[in-house]
Amino acid sequence: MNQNDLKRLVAQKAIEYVPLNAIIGVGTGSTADLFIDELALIKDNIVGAIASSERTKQRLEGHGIKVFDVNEVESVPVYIDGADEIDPEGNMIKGGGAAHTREKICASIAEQFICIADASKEVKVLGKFPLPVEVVPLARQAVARQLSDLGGQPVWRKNADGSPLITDNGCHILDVHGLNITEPLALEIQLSIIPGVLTVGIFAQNAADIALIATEDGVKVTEY
Ligand SMILES: O=C[C@H](O)[C@H](O)[C@H](O)COP(=O)(O)O
Repeated sequence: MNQNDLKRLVAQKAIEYVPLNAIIGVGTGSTADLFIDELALIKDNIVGAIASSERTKQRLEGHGIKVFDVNEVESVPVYIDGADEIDPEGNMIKGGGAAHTREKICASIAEQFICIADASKEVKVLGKFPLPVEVVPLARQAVARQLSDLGGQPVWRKNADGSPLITDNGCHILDVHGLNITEPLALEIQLSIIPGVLTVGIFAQNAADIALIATEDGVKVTEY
């Protein structure tokens, strides 16, 4: 199986975790896209969804799935999303698709975070994947200096044409290389209070409750 087959396998498995007649939270990325396509097949079983990005909103609506504004929803039973890295405790790095701010908001109102990923995303220690940090544009350099002082190498994320990537929230992304994240929650808190940081891509406070990991031998289920 190639990586895309594995992503599809885990997207199909995730359907088992979708409760009847509920509004569910839906993540962003290539794995989440495949999950949305599977969700479309059972869309009459749910009331609708909250979306973690404009991309996800468009894909859900394209399938005729009702999308609710997060302000209209007090909580959701499940939030189902991919990850860039996941460690043995269910802590994750997210934001490779620049969507981690809205993803963290959706996760924060979810009773359960269900992470769907292929086995390439499993790591012992987070940090090989550069940590995405969404910043207010005005504060980009000030935040970058603080990240460098902490031992990271921040790189301003650009589009293919060299223009700055602008997130759904009108902000910029710094991808921080060279971090060895042995204490994810402590670092998430430390970085989150830097003035100008909108959201750090460490998901420790909102870690996964369940991970569905696609392997050549099937989907491995881990509950944390
Ligand atoms: O901002 C994007 C998200 O955090 C994604 O969930 C993450 O990048 C994983 O995406 P993919 O399923 O495409 O590997």
